[in-house]
Amino acid sequence: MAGKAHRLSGEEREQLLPTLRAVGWNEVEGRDAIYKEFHFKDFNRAFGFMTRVALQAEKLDHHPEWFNVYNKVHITLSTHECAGLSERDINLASFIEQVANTLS
Ligand SMILES: C[C@H](O)[C@H](O)[C@H]1CNC2=NC(N)=NC(=O)C2=N1
Repeated sequence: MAGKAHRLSGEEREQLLPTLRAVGWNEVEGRDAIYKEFHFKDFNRAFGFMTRVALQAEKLDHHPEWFNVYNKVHITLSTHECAGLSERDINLASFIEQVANTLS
């Protein structure tokens, strides 16, 4: 990934977070991260979603923290390198939304 990640400034957050909040991403309490729960029709859909996200995460060298049971996938995004939210998390969240919208 090109360049060092920086934690989003207040101004950047005001600009970037509302779109994600509107589709169900919330800020995690006590940690600079965002979180969303996804529900699919069945495990096949959930795992198909995870596979597509995993391949993109590997490409971006930016990986989600996630939990799956059957048709549920819970995702937390944060950038370890800067110990908080960076533009990488926003980009990955947008990609995740695109994938979820084609599968749910
Ligand atoms: C060495 C490797 O490039 C780094 O550890 C990458 C991998 N995936 C990552 N994923 C996330 N979410 N944050 C990071 O800071 C990060 N860093």
